[in-house]
Amino acid sequence: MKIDGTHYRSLWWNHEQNVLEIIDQRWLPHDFRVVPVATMQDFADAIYQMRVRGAPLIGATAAYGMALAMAEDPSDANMDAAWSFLEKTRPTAINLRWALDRCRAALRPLPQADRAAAALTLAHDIADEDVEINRRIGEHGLALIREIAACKPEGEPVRLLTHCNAGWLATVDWGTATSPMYHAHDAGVPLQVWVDETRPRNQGALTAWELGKHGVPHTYITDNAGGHLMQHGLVDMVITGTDRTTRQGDVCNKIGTYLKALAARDNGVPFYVALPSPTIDWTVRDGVAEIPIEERDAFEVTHVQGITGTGEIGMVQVTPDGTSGGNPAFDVTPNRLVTGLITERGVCNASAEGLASLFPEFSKAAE
Ligand SMILES: CSC[C@H]1O[C@H](OP(=O)(O)O)[C@H](O)[C@@H]1O
Repeated sequence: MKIDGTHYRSLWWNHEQNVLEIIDQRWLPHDFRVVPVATMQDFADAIYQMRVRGAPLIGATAAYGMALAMAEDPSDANMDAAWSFLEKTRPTAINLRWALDRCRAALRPLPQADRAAAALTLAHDIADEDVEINRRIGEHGLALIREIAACKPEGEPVRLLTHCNAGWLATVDWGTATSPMYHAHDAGVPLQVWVDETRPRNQGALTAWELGKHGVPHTYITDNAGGHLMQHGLVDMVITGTDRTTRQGDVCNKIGTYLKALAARDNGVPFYVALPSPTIDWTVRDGVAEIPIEERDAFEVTHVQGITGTGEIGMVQVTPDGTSGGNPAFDVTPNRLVTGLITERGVCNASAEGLASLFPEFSKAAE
């Protein structure tokens, strides 16, 4: 999307330097830093340290990591080593394994001499496909937003609430949950977006930064304010992203999503999830029982990052010395709390039947 009039993706291939470049999201929204990802350790660090983050972007990054591995050593052994090295960086977003599996399946049958070029081409394809998938999610989500707008007085904004950052920064472009917002804004549909801060890493600040750069009206709120806003009729729709959705429509997303879904159900607010098909894990049904939830460093909870009084980006400790922290990074919203799934092929119910109706080829293959 655009930053001060200039179009960016969240990652791109520098053809002169022959290296992947990323926006290092650890320093946003206060500092915009572009860095190369030149070694396998750089790729692992970029994913684990959340220099790149968001399920689709993690997958695209991993594909470029496999391309580097094939350029260094195209052997089967190195392919498997790269798969394992990158796959272990973060356990929850299925896109990481999806991308690595897709790369390995495509590269294994090839002569070793052809693998490096093929791997880089596949990484480019995965990145480009993500952009198109998210653009289509935006179109289908726009239709839902227009339905709400049609029931409002002329000019009154549609009030959306979103959790975490499922924006263009979490994908290669457009975002998933934000794509319908950008499409609606660009189509002239008035919006007001409630942006959850999303403790502990405050990815809501990334969403606020994105929406601000695009001119979408938004308000940054605490994670605990959403239920109150819904009780007072100030939210027309909740729309979030997902890191892994099961074949029956259970949605794993940033910690706190489940609580928003409970509040939405209690207040009759539609709760939609923007779901690109690579984020569907056809091998699991019960998300609560089967999806591994990443436990991140307690430091992320006991400390918070921001701009200090001297204008530097710094961390401050918010807890007493010696207080331990718990940091489960995701939770699972059971399908019964999800109004619908907005995919690149259309909107469906959060159910096995709903997903099978849009993706019969994948559903059948997983049986
Ligand atoms: C479009 S997927 C975005 C998804 O990923 C985020 O997790 P993280 O920032 O830890 O990578 C969050 O769950 C978002 O909804």
